[in-house]
Amino acid sequence: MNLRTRFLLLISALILVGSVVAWAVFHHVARQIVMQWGQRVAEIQVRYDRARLLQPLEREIALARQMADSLVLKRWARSPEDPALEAEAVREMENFRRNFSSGNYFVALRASGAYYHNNAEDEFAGRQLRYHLVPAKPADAWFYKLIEVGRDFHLNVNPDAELGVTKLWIDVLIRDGDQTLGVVGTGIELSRFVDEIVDLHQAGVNTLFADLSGAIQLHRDAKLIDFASLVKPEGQKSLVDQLLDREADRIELRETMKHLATSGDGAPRVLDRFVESGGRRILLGIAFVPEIGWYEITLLDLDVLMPVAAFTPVAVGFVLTLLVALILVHLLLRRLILDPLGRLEQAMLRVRDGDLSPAPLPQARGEIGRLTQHFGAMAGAIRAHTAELEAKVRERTDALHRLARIDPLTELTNRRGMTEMLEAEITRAGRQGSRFGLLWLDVDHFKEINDRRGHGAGDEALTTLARVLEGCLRPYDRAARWGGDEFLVLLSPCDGATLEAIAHRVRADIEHGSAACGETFTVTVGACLAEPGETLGTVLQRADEALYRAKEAGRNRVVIAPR
Ligand SMILES: Nc1nc2c(ncn2[C@@H]2O[C@H](COP(=O)(O)OP(=O)(O)OP(=O)(O)O)[C@@H](O)[C@H]2O)c(=O)[nH]1
Repeated sequence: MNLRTRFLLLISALILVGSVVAWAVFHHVARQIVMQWGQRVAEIQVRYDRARLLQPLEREIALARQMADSLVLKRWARSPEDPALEAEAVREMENFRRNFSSGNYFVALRASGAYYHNNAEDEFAGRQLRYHLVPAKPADAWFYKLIEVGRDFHLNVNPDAELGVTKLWIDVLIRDGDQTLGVVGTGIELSRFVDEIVDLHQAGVNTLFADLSGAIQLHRDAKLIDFASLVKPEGQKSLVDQLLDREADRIELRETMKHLATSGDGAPRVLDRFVESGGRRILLGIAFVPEIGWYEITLLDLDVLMPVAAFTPVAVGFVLTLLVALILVHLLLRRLILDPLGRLEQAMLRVRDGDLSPAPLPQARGEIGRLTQHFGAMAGAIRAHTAELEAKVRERTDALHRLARIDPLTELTNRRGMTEMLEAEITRAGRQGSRFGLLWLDVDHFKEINDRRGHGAGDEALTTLARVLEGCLRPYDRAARWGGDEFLVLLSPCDGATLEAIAHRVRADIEHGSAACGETFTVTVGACLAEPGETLGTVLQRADEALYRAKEAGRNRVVIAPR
């Protein structure tokens, strides 16, 4: 696997791992942020809902308490049969009615069971006594239960069958020392209250109120409201527990409720915890409202309020940035390392394959740049060294070529060299229509020199002959040792007269020059003038025949071959 592929795989792996890690970190951080944010929101929401509930109720409760403390009402409650006291009490009731924001009131007397009521429309003017409560009647059980429980103040969500309305009733006991004379209060229409306080029309937020027993008092889903909790036996109530999926959450909620209700000193406390509700993980915020003896509970579905998906653009942005950064790193690696290395490798392969011509080398800096420089220098050295070797080989080849055509003894051209020269001359003569002359020399009685004075003296005689030949020839004539004591001389250009003149001069010069070796000897010369178109064989044959005839004629002479 080459470096480029490995880098590509490495970068891909980095992108993959980086993205997965980034996504995991993002998800964890986003979840933490949402959870912390949710806890703050839950606390704020609980305080806000608590304040919104109390704000309209507090005034009504205070008025109801005032009404319960009214001396007029108390006096009448002690003697309900007195018409004058009743008339005065009804006037007092009507005064309170005008002050209640709901515009209605009720007064129920313990002694007579008389129930007085008038509404905002003043519908029951003059007939405020609506009916009489009966202990055995389930619809009236609330009244007797209130007296039995004996709490000064109570909030009761209860449908009033006689009046045909469901209201949030503010019930306050009329006390006379230890005695309870009756109950007064006002009813706030539940649907309006639920709309204003509980039904926030905000997805993911669910607000509800529950009484001390955990019975749901206010909820946007009316089916969940536990109407007339006061008179309901345990086990039939609509409790907050039903909102939670797990038993552990229910137990914990109950403990929290108990804790909040008993530690009611100081600023109202808000506790929150995550619970399972409707198969979802919900943040539950809870506070106790001591003023009314209820719990305010807010359920926040954080996945709806602030879905982690809302952070997706951040994650996508991060992953894209990572991707772009890695691609840039890859491009930079390619530009700075991979591409220069690739070009360097190409240059190396050319050198390996014997192509020593200068190859374009990558422009690079740093380590790759130095590597390239060193390779360039190395390639240059190889190129120079190879050129030097090639020159030497050429030189040696030329020398060998020369040596192969030189007679080692006389240092004249040997038979092979002369043959090549003759062939070239024949070609030239044929091409140009020119003539050339050929002399064939043979030392007379050479064998005798060898025999008489030894082989070394014979060699010396041959060497002397060669030097004489070189001295007496024209610069452009060529002499060669043909073999043994025989020599050839190529005369070019040449004509008959020149041939004859040089042949005689050669013979004479050798005769005179031979003495230099301590032995005077002569040569016989056969000469011929080669015509254009003649072959090497016929030229040699004619010269040889001329030599033969000259030998026959007595040696030490020149015979010119006839044309
Ligand atoms: N010293 C010496 N002798 C050589 C060399 N090459 C050939 N010879 C001798 O040269 C002699 C040539 O003899 P021939 O040409 O046959 O006879 P010749 O004695 O010259 O007689 P003619 O040519 O008939 O006058 C032989 O005895 C060879 O041994 C050489 O390189 N050195």
